Amino acid sequence: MEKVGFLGPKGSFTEAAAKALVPSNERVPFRSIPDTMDAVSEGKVDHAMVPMENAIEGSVNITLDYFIHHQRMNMAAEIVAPIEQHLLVSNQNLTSWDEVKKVYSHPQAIAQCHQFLRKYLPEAEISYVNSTAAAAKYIQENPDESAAAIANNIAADAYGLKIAQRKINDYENNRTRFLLLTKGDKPFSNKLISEETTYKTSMMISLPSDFSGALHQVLSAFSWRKMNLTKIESRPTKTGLGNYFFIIDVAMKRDNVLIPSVCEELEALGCGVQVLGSYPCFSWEELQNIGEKVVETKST
Ligand SMILES: O=C(O)C(=O)C[C@]1(C(=O)O)C=C[C@@H](O)C=C1
Repeated sequence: MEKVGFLGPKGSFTEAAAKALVPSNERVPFRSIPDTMDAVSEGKVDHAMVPMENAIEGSVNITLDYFIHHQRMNMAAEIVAPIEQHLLVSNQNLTSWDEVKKVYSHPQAIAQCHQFLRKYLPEAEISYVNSTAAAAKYIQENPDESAAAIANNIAADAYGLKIAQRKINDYENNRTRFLLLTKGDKPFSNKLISEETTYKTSMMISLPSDFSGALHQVLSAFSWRKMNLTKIESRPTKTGLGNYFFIIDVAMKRDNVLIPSVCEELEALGCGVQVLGSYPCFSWEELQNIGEKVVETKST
């Protein structure tokens, strides 16, 4: 059985994403996102499921930076999942949830609920932990502490906690984009892929030097080919202030014409270009539907 690593412990959003995309894989928890990625290169697991980007908070920088600077792998598949954050407490704190002195969660989750915290728990101390599930586990282990966790309903069930307040994320359509990373170029192939499956190709581009119109030239190489970009992100190269590279996601599968020719044009401009991966993209909702269809077909 193949193994997929995720940011644990059990009950994290990343585990839910792994379960939806590769349900037949054995799920192995790790303490951090870098540990999860290292586990792939060390051969402890076959894949790593990692969060890449959130609708409210933007990129998950630790994932992107660790991927670029320390652990390059194949981007094998994407899943976009809805994220509902709840305020979880032990039984003891249920009626007095608005008086808790401390709120534990992952920095991304805290950031998604800033307005809620400012409004209802302005005095509470924020304590950042490794994951939302780690926060829920902590509350289970310390039920008498005047504290709450921000985590999902799976964690509430897993750690026997009460949902004091539901859907506390500040904006409605909260979603996180997760990537399944693998070693080597083996394409993601399973029965989820159909004619309608859309693909993305992620590229890393560095500019030759800081001259006027450099980024404009890069973008026009994509634009005149009518290549649709779904994301452009700049991250520091970590070599000095003002030095950046760009991650560009193109809404297409790696082909033999457009992708090679855009790379050639960019290289001719003096840019560094690397294709990081080309992968099928799924939404949580479509995977649930496919799951149901598979069950239906089996039972008839
Ligand atoms: O803490 C978790 O449960 C995670 O899986 C991590 C993570 C993230 O880093 O973005 C995943 C999804 C949510 O956006 C919040 C937290």
